[in-house]
Amino acid sequence: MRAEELIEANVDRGSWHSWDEPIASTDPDYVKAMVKAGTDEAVVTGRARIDGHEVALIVSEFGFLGGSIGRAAAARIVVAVRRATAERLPLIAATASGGTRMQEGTPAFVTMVDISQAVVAHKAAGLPYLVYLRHPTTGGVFASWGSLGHVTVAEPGALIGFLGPSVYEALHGHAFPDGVQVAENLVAKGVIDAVVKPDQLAAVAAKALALLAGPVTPPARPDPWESIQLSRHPARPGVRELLRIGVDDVLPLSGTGAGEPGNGMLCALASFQGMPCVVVGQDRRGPLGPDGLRAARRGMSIAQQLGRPLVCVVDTLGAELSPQAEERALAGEIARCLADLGQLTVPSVSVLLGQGCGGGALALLPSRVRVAAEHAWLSPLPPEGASVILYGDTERAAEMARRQRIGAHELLADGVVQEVVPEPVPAHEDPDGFCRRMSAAIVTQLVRQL
Ligand SMILES: CC(C)(COP(=O)(O)OP(=O)(O)OC[C@H]1O[C@@H](n2cnc3c(N)ncnc32)[C@H](O)[C@@H]1OP(=O)(O)O)[C@@H](O)C(=O)NCCC(=O)NCCSC(=O)CC(=O)O
Repeated sequence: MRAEELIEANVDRGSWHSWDEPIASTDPDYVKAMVKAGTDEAVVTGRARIDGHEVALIVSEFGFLGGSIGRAAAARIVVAVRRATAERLPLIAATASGGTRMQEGTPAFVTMVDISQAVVAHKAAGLPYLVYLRHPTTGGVFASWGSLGHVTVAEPGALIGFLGPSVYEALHGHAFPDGVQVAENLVAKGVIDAVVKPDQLAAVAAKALALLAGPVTPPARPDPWESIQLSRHPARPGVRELLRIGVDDVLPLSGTGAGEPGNGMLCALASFQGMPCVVVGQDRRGPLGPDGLRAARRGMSIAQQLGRPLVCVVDTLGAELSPQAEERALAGEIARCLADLGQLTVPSVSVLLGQGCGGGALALLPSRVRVAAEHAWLSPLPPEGASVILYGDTERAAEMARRQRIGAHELLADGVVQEVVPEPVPAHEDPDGFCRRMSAAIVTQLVRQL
């Protein structure tokens, strides 16, 4: 591919602007080379856009005396590099060369130093330098501006090497081994980063530029009110899904073992990535009654007696508010959960999976370590309730959600949880990925306590 074709195939349409001052040589060899190559030197330079990124480009033209670097070519490269630096443009070099131009000898050879220094200054200014080594790239080009990239990729199958193989053979009397000076081998050996087809260069360059030169901004934090809506999505995975997707083995237990169903609480023996644990988890699909909390205390007791790590899953829109719940000691059970959990000596982790509302949620919080899903929240009352208490109606629920520091990132900042498990998409859109990430976080936190 000629320089012009490579540029054409990769820059945004109509965005190429040459920076080259014309070179007028009367030397017959050069005139012949110009006619043959269709360029006036072995490199062309200029500015363009690649997938919207403004860049400077230096592209070798192998058709011109084998892309070799004489003084004029070197001067053109140095001017382009310095201009890219001055204009704060990322620089992309696409090489293809036999190295130093033999016709010009040492005065051309020493220009490697100037080119290298210009590139080094460009990089020192905090600007990216990407290199595309095309077939063939050898000698002083490979050993200077061809090897200084932050990221260096090469054309598939390209001959990339220091001394050209025919030169080596002529000088040493035997052939240089096959398969060494080949792009793919150099990738495998860690000399260059990847092999990229010429028509894929723009895509790879754009990706590299976005990662190397894009703004460094922290990921956006979710609005707590938005998290509340997401945590209430009917398809959001709960403890049932965690026990289905996030564990390798599970043996469910039923209720308190003393004649109560354990409403709103699932208890199970489960293995997380080979680690046997006791799980007590609020099932947000049912009301959380005092017997549910007693069932959780049964799980805590098993964990403590047998030295099993304990996983407590918080996901409730609040404990049951009913005469029966009052009469069966709901408040006392919350207090006893807090007391029991706080006294365990086995490794324990509380997982805020979604909704974390009121005393029912608090009952399973005091594990040694707490992690929260990104859209989980913890608050004394639903934000609608907080709005009613302060303003007499539910109108200001969103404002209360934001003010009360209930979201996962606020909980992390305030030391209530020690880890936030990201939700790149809301959990209900990727329940499998969500449960696996949560399971991995659980294991990591428990292992740290062993
Ligand atoms: C790059 C190559 C593998 C490409 O081989 P190909 O078979 O594809 O092409 P080819 O040999 O016919 O070359 C194409 C044309 O480019 C010319 N050509 C190639 N390299 C040249 C150079 N360095 N100076 C001037 N002209 C050069 C060839 O003479 C030929 O001209 P025409 O078409 O007129 O016949 C080979 O040309 C080669 O081995 N070149 C030398 C590589 C090398 O060892 N460089 C070190 C130089 S010293 C240096 O750079 C400094 C340092 O090492 O530090």
